[in-house]
Amino acid sequence: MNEKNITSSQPTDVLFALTQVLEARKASADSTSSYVASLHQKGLNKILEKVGEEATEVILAAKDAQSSGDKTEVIAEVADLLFHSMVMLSHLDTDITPVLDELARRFDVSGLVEKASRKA
Ligand SMILES: N=c1c2ncn([C@@H]3O[C@H](COP(=O)(O)OP(=O)(O)OP(=O)(O)O)[C@@H](O)[C@H]3O)c2ncn1[C@@H]1O[C@H](COP(=O)(O)O)[C@@H](O)[C@H]1O
Repeated sequence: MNEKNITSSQPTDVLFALTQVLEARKASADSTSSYVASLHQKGLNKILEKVGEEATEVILAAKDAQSSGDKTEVIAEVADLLFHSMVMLSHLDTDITPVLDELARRFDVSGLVEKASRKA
């Protein structure tokens, strides 16, 4: 792969499929059978509470992974964080596509160079 040619940001298959499911669930009123619909019904504050909880769980699981060498839990927690972040984006009427666009825009620009350009 030519790293310099990364310009498009189509979500991977699973992110694309999940984005579509999340969009469909937002329109669904059935919060008894859908966890995502229940989050939308509870509102942004509940979704943000979950994002915060999952971020904390990622930190704890990463520390455990470092000491035990077992990365199973940290992988599951990062998936939970990404999932709840995607629900948050959906609640705000957007999705992960512009996030991937932003990563593509930043691709191959050193973080240190970018930081220096902000100070100029
Ligand atoms: N990827 C996920 C996914 N990842 C995590 N979760 C749920 O997120 C919740 C995380 O909860 P916690 O670990 O905090 O545990 P909890 O104690 O149950 O949570 P709370 O009671 O505090 O809300 C669990 O209920 C998980 O099942 C997910 N729920 C749904 N999806 C996807 O979303 C789709 C739609 O889901 P539904 O809307 O439920 O049909 C599914 O088909 C999946 O593809």
